[in-house]
Amino acid sequence: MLRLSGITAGYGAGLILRGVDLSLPAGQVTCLIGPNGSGKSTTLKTISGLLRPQDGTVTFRGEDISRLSARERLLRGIVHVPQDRSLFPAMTVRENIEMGGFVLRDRRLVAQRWEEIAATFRLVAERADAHAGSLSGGEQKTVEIARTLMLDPALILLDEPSIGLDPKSRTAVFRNVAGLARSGRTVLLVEQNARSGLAVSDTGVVLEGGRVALTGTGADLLTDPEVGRLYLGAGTAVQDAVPAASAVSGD
Ligand SMILES: Nc1ncnc2c1ncn2[C@@H]1O[C@H](COP(=O)(O)OP(=O)(O)OP(=O)(O)O)[C@@H](O)[C@H]1O
Repeated sequence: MLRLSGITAGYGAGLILRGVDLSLPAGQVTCLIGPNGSGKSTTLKTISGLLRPQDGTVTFRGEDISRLSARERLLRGIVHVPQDRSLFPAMTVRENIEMGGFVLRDRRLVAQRWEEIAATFRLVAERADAHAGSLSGGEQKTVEIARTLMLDPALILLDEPSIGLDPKSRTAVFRNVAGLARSGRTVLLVEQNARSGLAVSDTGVVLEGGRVALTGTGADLLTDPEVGRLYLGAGTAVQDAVPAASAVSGD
């Protein structure tokens, strides 16, 4: 689905990514963990086109997209949900969701996708006319995730979706992540709550110093003593999360 090969990137003279190689299998959730400043968010930016790599290639469905703009990548189905809250607080939930389709020219398609999203996310249907700013942090994150579906994305990049949320909201967010994969999307998740992130992921990737240090199944990384010592100590309890999308069958 997506492959990063030898990605070198940074801000100005400062190099952050130092040759990142990463493959995302279609329809799976991959969780990127690692210390603060290791380049997790920077990796997402090189995929969505917010940052151009100095070297290396980003290949999406067999096409080299390294030189494409963020808008061109959006149109190919790559959607990025940043860490910071990104809803327009004075607009309604429905208006915010519809804004997710701003690159679409077809108003009928926007209306049809709105109906599909409202049918999938009960919160969106129930709070359609509420101002986004009146929702809790967890509810806003759910709306942000729901909004990605306006572009029927193939690849969804989620930057720390559970940060700052209470345990119940975190569980809801991770359930939504699993739901995205069940509906056929590919998800790359960056998570400080590494336990919960890995528990919901098919694959885990550890980024250290701008390079991939370790890759394994989410379950393997959860039980790796070294990963446990370095990254899982202060995480959220596993039972807060839901099982990896591929382990959830038939519902
Ligand atoms: N716009 C920017 N301009 C300059 N430096 C930046 C910018 N964004 C990030 N950095 C720096 O790049 C480094 C990597 O940041 P990045 O956000 O990718 O790390 P991260 O692994 O996501 O860490 P965190 O968990 O703290 O978010 C950090 O040292 C950060 O200060």
